[in-house]
Amino acid sequence: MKPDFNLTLYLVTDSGMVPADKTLAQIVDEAIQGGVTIVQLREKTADTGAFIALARSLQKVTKNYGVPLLINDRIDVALAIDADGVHIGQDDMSLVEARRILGPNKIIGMSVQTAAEAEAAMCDGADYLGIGVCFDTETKQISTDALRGPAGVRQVWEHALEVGPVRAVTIGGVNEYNAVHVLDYTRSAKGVPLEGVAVVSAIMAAEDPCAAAKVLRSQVSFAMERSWASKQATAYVDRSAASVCQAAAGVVARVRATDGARPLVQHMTNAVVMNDCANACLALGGSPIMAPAAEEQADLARNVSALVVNIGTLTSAQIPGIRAAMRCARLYNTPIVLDPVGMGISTFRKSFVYEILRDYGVHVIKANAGEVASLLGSDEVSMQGVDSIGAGFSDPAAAVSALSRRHRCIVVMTGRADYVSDGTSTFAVRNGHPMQACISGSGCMVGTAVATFIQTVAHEDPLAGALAGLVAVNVAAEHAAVSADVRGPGTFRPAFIDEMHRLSDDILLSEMRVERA
Ligand SMILES: Cc1ncc(COP(=O)(O)OP(=O)(O)O)c(N)n1
Ligand SMILES: Cc1nc(C(=O)O)sc1CCOP(=O)(O)O
Repeated sequence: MKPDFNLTLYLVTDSGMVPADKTLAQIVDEAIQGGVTIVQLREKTADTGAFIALARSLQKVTKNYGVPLLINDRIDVALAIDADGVHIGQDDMSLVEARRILGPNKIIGMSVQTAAEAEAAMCDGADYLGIGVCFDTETKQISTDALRGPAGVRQVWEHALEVGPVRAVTIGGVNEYNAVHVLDYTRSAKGVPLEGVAVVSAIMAAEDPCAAAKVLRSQVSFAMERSWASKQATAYVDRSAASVCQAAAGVVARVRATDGARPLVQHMTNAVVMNDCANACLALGGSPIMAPAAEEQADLARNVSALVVNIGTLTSAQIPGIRAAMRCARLYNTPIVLDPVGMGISTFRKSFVYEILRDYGVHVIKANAGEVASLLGSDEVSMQGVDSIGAGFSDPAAAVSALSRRHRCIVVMTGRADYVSDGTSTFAVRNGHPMQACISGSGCMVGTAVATFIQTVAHEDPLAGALAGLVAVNVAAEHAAVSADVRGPGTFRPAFIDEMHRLSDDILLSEMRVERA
């Protein structure tokens, strides 16, 4: 009988990464203790005799734990040690031939990069697919054409699911920082996840392979059971406006009732709005921090409740800091709110936004219509500088919903009416005041507010968290605009902060104007 196998955390070995004071078998032993569920021995230069000897030494370990051992490419080595199976690539012996030699009781996995390759491997009887190359990797020479990113992996996976029952992992540059993003992002439209991730260097090159495997295993479990994408896939209920408003008010009550434990909101933001965002965050009940240096992100990340990435005054010098902050946020599953300010105005901004969405993903995109158009690759909305101009989308609800589904995140689109979507439920929000458009940074303050409120519910009900932030700012603006001391934009700005400070969940609940879109 073919052995049972579990693809949750798949270790592909590389003896070139073994330090002088250890053996490959010791590393595999530690990695299995940390949570590795299946092992592949991959030796690119070993002679046949040495390969077989190494395979035997690993087999002693894997058998001890009941973990399957597969051999990369070499059917002869697999036969020699009676391994549990093989993993073969597109340029290796054909799957049909390998099956004929190994028989029905051995596991055969196959590497695929395209939907057609996946379909062919399934028709030829592959037991699982290794879909790659997800991200660039230093472990193996990869041509840039082969890089798929999570979006490309999802396409291959969705096609495979349409063909029939299939099991798969993804491989290439996957590590503890991006595993949750990769598994969330690659879920099919119906929410079906890959079964796990395959890694080489994330474990083989780690100082402590057991600890590295533990973190990775816990990240995979998070993506399977606790991330919002996992909950949306298993228990999604289409929402009424009343229920989402109630939930948003509850979020505000929770943050405002904190007994000193204010959410720490890390801002990688622009120079124009930094002070306003810090004050808005404080007024709403958060605790702002603006720490841009790459060097301090690892120290900070453990205590950060939410991260805002705002590219309003992006420079090359800021990029390492933003990348470090996003990487660390991902390790702690801290929600990330992206404000892609003016991304359509230059290739520099656009490329950076596409890159961070590919490499880290975000929990919320907060954008104006021009930025949403740019993200969707649509020319329906024009920009003047960082502002959206013209009438906007003919169907704004469809636009935000499409963007949300593409990036598996909440989308908040600001404008004359605002829209919030989780890809299934979309709401139009009619709160706010024209005076908001007369001061700089009012959109950026929405990003701050979303981050301040979302942290309590980021993995349970991010739609409510995002709505809470949006409406809090808009209702505060309505109050400020009619306040007796306000004579124009200059006096509106401080009144706006005052009103954010005075907000309560009751006020919000009674004044929210939210409807299904
Ligand atoms: C799980 C998994 N997926 C893909 C590969 C790559 O295999 P292949 O295409 O045969 O390339 P090499 O590993 O031989 O360089 C893999 N090994 N494991
Ligand atoms: C062996 C291998 N195969 C790949 C494929 O996509 O087919 S990527 C890869 C190397 C993966 O190494 P790391 O986890 O260190 O990035």
